[in-house]
Amino acid sequence: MLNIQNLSFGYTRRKPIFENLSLTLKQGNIYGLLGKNGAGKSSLLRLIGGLLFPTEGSCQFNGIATRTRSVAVLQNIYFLPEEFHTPDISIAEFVNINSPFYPKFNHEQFANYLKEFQLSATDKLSKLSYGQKKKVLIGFGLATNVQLLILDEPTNGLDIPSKSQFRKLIASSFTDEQTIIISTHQVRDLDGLIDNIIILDESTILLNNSIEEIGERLSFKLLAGSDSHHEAIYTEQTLKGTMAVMPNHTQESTKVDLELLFNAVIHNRELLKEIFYPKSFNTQHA
Ligand SMILES: Nc1ncnc2c1ncn2[C@@H]1O[C@H](COP(=O)(O)OP(=O)(O)OP(=O)(O)O)[C@@H](O)[C@H]1O
Repeated sequence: MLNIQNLSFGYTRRKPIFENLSLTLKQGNIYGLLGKNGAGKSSLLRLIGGLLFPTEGSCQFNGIATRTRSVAVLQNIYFLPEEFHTPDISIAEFVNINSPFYPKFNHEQFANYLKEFQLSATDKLSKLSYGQKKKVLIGFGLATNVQLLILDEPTNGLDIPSKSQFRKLIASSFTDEQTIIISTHQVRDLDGLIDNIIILDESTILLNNSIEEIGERLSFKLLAGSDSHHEAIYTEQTLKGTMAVMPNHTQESTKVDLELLFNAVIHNRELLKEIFYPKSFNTQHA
C-alpha cells in the first residue's frame, strides 16, 4: 500500500537526511518506527504524509505519489504530528469542519472515544490540556477510518491509564484494510500492539521485520550465572541480572524486548544485518 523507492531528502542541499531510502509498508500491519533523536523519524513520516517532498525518488500510496496531495491520497491518510496547534473552537465544531474531508468518518465511533476519554463535545479545545487535546486528535484519527494512520509520538503526554486506553482503542478499531505507523521513544507503550518494527539510524533502515521474524531469529533472556556470554549480540546489566540478546539457534520462544532489540541493533549493526539479511550481507561483502 505504501511504497518508498530510492528516496532522497534534505532540508538543505548540503545536509541530506535520506539518500536512496527504500521501504514498503503492507496493509493490515501496525508498524513501530524507532530511532534515536534526530534520526529522521518525523521527517520520514512527513514525507509519507505528503507534507514534505522528496528531492529524488518517490513515495507512493496506492500507486499515487503522496507529494501530489491529491484527494484520493489525502482522504485516506490521517497524520497526527508530534507538535500541533488546535484552534479556539469546541470539539464539536472541530469535527464539523474537519470530518467532511474523510468520507468514512464515523460520528458515533468518535462520540464513543470522547466518552472513553471523559471529554465532552462542547469542551473548547483551547481550554484542554496537551494530553486531552492529543486524545481528541487520536480519537478523531481513529474515527476517520482512513487506510493509513501516521502517528508521531502519540503516547507522549498521555498519563498512565491513557496509554493503555490508547493501546486498547487502536487494537479494537484496527481493521485488515488499514496500516498504522507509530513513531515512539516509549517502546513499552507499544508493547503487544505493533506487529512490525522499523529501526532508522543514520539515514538508513537497519531493520524492517515482523515481531514474529525477530522472535524466530533472536532470543531475549536473563542469563543465569553459569550461562556463557560469548554468543550474546548485546548484553545489558539490570537489577535482575544480565539481560542478553542472542541468536536463536534452537527455535526457542522468548518475548521480544523492544528496548533490548533497539540497543542490540544500534550497537551491533553488521551482525544484525548478517542475521536478518544474510543474502544482501554476503553479496555486499563478497
Ligand atoms: N524544519 C527543519 N529544518 C531544518 N532541519 C530540520 C527541520 N526539521 C528537522 N530537521 C533536522 O532533520 C534531522 C531529522 O529530524 P527529525 O525531526 O526528522 O528527527 P526525529 O528522529 O523525529 O527526532 P526526535 O526523536 O528528536 O523527534 C535533524 O538533524 C533535525 O535537526
